[in-house]
Amino acid sequence: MKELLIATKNKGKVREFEVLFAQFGYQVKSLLDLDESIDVEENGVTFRENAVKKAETIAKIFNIPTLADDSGLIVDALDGRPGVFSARYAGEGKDDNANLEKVLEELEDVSESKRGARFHCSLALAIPGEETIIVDGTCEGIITKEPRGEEGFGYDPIMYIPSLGKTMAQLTKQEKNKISHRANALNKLQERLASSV
Ligand SMILES: O=c1nc[nH]c2c1ncn2[C@H]1C[C@H](O)[C@@H](COP(=O)(O)OP(=O)(O)OP(=O)(O)O)O1
Ligand SMILES: [Mg+2]
Repeated sequence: MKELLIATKNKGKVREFEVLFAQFGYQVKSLLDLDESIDVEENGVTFRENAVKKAETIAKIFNIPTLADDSGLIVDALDGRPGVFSARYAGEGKDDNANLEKVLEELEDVSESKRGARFHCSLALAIPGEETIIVDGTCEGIITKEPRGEEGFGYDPIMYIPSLGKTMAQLTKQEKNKISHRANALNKLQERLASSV
């Protein structure tokens, strides 16, 4: 089976990429398998900048094709926050629950019609000696009043998908992978790779 390195230490992302890449015959490896001590500072002002930095830094270290994902939640009523700061919104601990509680608190007085939000995912594929490929994907939803569901990770329990009548955390991995920002970005990457051969 072909292998692809994903420049991430996020278990939730790894679980989703495992399923997404299985359909293309790839087994994914992550920094959790190779070297957990590697830390790339995410100091970019855009998702794209951070994704490129993670992919190119890790591709250089291991000299193999490397995919990186930089993603986050963009809330309309919060002027786009938490955005690129999503992972550390409630502090350096990267605590998913504290992060989503902070968003709920900030939206306490915001009515349902103004609770629109989207997940954004930028993917960067760095292949040693080649130009890095960058794509984006989004997924629209509405921020709930309280968390619902146990699946997924991050802000999934507060992201309600109107067309499915469920939060992202109430979807199975397979259901989430049909509509997610990550899946949409990966579809674009596949199109880009298909059109370049
Ligand atoms: O599908 C998702 N469902 C819910 N929440 C999500 C999703 N996708 C990203 N998110 C949130 C989690 C984290 O708060 C931030 C990503 O931050 P981001 O820096 O890209 O990832 P990370 O630091 O957890 O792992 P790493 O940089 O090693 O890939 O957005
Ligand atoms: Mg990160």
